[in-house]
Amino acid sequence: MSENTKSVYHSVHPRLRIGTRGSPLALWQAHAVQAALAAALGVEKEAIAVEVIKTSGDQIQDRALSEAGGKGLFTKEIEEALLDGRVDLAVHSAKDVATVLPDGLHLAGYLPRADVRDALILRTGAALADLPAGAKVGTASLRREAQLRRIRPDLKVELLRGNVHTRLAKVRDGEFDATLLALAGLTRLGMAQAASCVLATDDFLPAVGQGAVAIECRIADPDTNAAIAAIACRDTGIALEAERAFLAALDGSCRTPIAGLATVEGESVRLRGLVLSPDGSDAAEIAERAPIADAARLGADCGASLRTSAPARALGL
Ligand SMILES: NCc1[nH]cc(CCC(=O)O)c1CC(=O)O
Repeated sequence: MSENTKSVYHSVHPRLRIGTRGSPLALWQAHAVQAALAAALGVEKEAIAVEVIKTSGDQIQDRALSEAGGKGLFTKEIEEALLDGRVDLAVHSAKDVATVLPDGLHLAGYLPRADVRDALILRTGAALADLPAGAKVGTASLRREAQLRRIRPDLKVELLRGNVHTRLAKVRDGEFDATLLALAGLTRLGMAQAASCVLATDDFLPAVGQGAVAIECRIADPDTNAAIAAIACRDTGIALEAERAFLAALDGSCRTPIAGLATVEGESVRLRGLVLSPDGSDAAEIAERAPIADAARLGADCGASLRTSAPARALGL
């Protein structure tokens, strides 16, 4: 893009500011959005600021997030900064974004989705089958715990929180025999080689939004919305519309083991959803397809349908 266009951008467009958490994963994602926006707008990266905002979720390390107040913990302070006009866009792991956003904010787009699968990290061995009975697996995710106990009721699952480095260290040092992490997160941190194996989505369904980077902004901010539209991945947006409507219909608080994955295949979108009892002994699954224009309705219908299932009723959904 010419020098002329750049100066036009600077004169008509206020400098965009991205709000993000300060974890290495969050920073990687914010910088990916910064680079994509800079390329699309034809400006230097430095023309788009990255502002680190500390969230309540960053301060809680000793409890499962489901006990501490849920997903909103990682986004609350960043959303306040958006609403106050201190930042113009916020970058999140889509998985960590609550289904209901504060008034005036929306998810305006997503980067192209990375690998959605969960990775298994073993101290020794190469596959889930290599874990002996009674092996201790660490996770803070009710979804991973329930699915793991469903396939391997003989394992011990215990709380393991903290960032990716901490969790890997606890497996390496023998405090846990294994842990599960999103492959996308490991890859973004340059640590995909820590994965002993990757779990197929047929056996182990990811969290709604896993692998996707969501960009949130004020609804009433046409410039920022236009900038995000220029980098947004259409298929990821359609898949996330279906998945988030599914979660919303089940009111996926993080106390409920819920998994869901939508994929766009040509002009249709396919959604698979799963609700489990916490110990994995009971589960209800659904798989449906709809035209891409009906992605949100597909999600809502699948969620409503699973709501009547036994595990959902047991969880009071
Ligand atoms: N809940 C934390 C979180 N949020 C997003 C990711 C990974 C990246 C992604 O799924 O996009 C992770 C870590 C993990 O679950 O392993």
